[in-house]
Amino acid sequence: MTAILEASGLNKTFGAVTAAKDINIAVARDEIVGIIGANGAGKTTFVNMVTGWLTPTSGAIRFDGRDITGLAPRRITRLGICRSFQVAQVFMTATVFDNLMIALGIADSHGLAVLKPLRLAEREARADAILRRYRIHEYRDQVASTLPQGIRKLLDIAMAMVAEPKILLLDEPTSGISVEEKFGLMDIVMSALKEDGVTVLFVEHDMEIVERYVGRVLAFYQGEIICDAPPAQALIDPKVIEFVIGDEPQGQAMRERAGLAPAGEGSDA
Ligand SMILES: Nc1ncnc2c1ncn2[C@@H]1O[C@H](COP(=O)(O)OP(=O)(O)OP(=O)(O)O)[C@@H](O)[C@H]1O
Repeated sequence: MTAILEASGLNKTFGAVTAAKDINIAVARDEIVGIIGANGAGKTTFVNMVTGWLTPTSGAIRFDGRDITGLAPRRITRLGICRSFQVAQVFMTATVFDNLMIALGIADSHGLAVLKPLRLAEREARADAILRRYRIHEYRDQVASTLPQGIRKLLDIAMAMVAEPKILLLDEPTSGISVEEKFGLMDIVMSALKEDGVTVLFVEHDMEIVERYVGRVLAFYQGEIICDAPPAQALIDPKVIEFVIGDEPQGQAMRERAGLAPAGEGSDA
């Protein structure tokens, strides 16, 4: 496997708290990886170290064969690792189209993956193409603050993609999205990212999303990876069920399926 992202012996401590403990992983190009774990398990710490927001206490991170440990976030973004946050980072008073134009302008001025500065007409054409790819073109002239949550999320991810990253890290892409909308949104996002050949790592608490969209699960517990396996295997792993899924909304169903609880034992509330 040619790894696009490798972490070796990664540790992070905050005083007495160990937020990452001896993390060793290699992610291949085009992989879709789901990062799961209860609150405080170390998911964000891991994402923050990969994106340069935190410097590991020890260990190394390699991206595309190059050591990126401790580089500044902007530098890492320029190399090709972008992220999108749980709360959409869009300009609320600007239209959808203008948000994309701003993101393209920033990418150009920072010399991100786009090789030469785009002329205005080219930039506009590119913004329209991205809006079509993420199926939000019909909202083109709508102000971001008036958008439904799911559309705002799509806009946010589309904006993260203007820099043409090789790796995209997403933080709970369906958080705050209705149950009816979540699969529709993920279908759009995942097919667009697949077309672009992007490697995706995303933090997710919704096990239905994990099961449906990821090829590999990294389960965190107390800063350690306790399971690294495809979802069919990871989601019936007793340790994952005990330390990760138990408290999640679909916990009871998952326990029953793994034979760890009798059917209809009760709700998870
Ligand atoms: N800046 C910090 N200073 C001190 N402790 C921190 C800091 N950031 C994280 N921690 C601690 O590190 C541990 C891991 O936190 P982290 O935010 O990575 O977990 P998480 O899995 O992302 O949780 P959540 O799902 O709630 O976002 C927790 O015990 C947390 O309190």
